[in-house]
Amino acid sequence: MPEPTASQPTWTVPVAPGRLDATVRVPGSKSITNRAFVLAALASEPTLVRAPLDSRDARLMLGALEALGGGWERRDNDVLVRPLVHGSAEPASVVLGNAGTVARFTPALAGLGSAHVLFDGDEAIRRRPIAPLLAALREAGADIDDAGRGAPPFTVIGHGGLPGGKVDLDSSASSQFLSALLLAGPAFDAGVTVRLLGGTPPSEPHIAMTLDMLRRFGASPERDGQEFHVGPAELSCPDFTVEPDLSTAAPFVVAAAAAGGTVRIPGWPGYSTQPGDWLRSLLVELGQRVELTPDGLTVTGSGDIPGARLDLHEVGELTPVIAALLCFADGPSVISGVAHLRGHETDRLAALATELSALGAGVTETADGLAIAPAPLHGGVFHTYDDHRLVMAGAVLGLRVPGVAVENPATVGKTFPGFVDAWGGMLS
Ligand SMILES: O=C(O)C1=C[C@@H](OP(=O)(O)O)[C@@H](O)[C@H](O)C1
Ligand SMILES: C=C(OP(=O)(O)O)C(=O)O
Repeated sequence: MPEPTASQPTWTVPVAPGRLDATVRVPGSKSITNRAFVLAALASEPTLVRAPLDSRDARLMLGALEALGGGWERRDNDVLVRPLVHGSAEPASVVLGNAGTVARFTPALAGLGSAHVLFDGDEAIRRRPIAPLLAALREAGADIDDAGRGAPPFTVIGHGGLPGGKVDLDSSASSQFLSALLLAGPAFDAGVTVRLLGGTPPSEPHIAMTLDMLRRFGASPERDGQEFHVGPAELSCPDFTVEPDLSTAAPFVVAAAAAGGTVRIPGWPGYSTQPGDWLRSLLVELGQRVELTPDGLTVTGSGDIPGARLDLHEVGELTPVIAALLCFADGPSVISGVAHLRGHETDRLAALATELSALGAGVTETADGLAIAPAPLHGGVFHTYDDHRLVMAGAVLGLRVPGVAVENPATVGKTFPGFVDAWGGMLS
């Protein structure tokens, strides 16, 4: 894990003024938005993507599609996405930032074209796992020059299409490898049949999200145990609406538990494949009151948090916020099943153990997670390592701890540029 970045602007998080009573509107789901953009680019006709997320990762995806021969235009709060046009042989570049979904989901699209496309981004994206996906894409017929790095920067040389067919894949480091192959599968000549090797992929809900969205765009994905198949298909979904991002809602609903009081999230869907939907059962397990109605989700917290033993293998992206909450628990906790978080925006296990402990908590890394021993907390700088969910974790800590200075709050722009304002609004 990189050393905490040099001193950058900080945001001193406001302490909760008392029990909360707030309604918070969160932006569209990053994962659903970027899947909708990719599927729309592969579709046979334009797609109006309603209420998509507008953030760094979403804009990076739109930029990637533009570089690959796609087009889009904003229409109020919606985005009209046009199908990729593969004719150009002009070299192109895709800017990855630190967006896992852009880095994993777009190289296959370059294989459908006829250009040399260079993929590169932030230093951090060069350290994140992608080699197993590149190997599977090569097995599907992609021509990829990575100079043996197994990481960005790499170039995909398009030859006007990809055969697809049977591929073996180890997706244990990231579910996005599997999602990437399945999302592009309908555009492969023979579709794709993926046989999973290695450990069970993390983030099962995101795989379900991929399958669900493929169906909504007209494909017919099949799963038989650890084997997945998507046949060639013409995709179409002229009108698609994105749900609010339930993982972005995590710090806000957790705030009701941490500070006591009530937080409402309008538009929380009655059914969702998003991992954030699991927060409802978690908060009930932690003794909070949770109500889901057609208007959305309402969480009413007591302010008391029990220690817990949680396997977060399926919902890893929630770990930073949940770890911060458990620092307020009245007993020790263990989070397990999340070794793969060492390949997220940063090494989240090392970052959380370092930063939570620096503010007084007893947090240590385990082989696959964290052991959390609550202790008296104090203020100080909470480094965020260019990771949006560490900004959110620091905000949760600040609810009860005066003087928590979250470093580089702007990094939350990956998924919620308005987060700091929304947080202040929740506390006002
Ligand atoms: O497919 C997706 O949209 C995502 C899948 C998950 O990745 P990992 O399986 O690498 O954790 C998740 O953590 C990430 O925030 C988004
Ligand atoms: C891991 C995450 O993002 P990504 O992999 O899409 O960069 C996240 O949002 O927590």
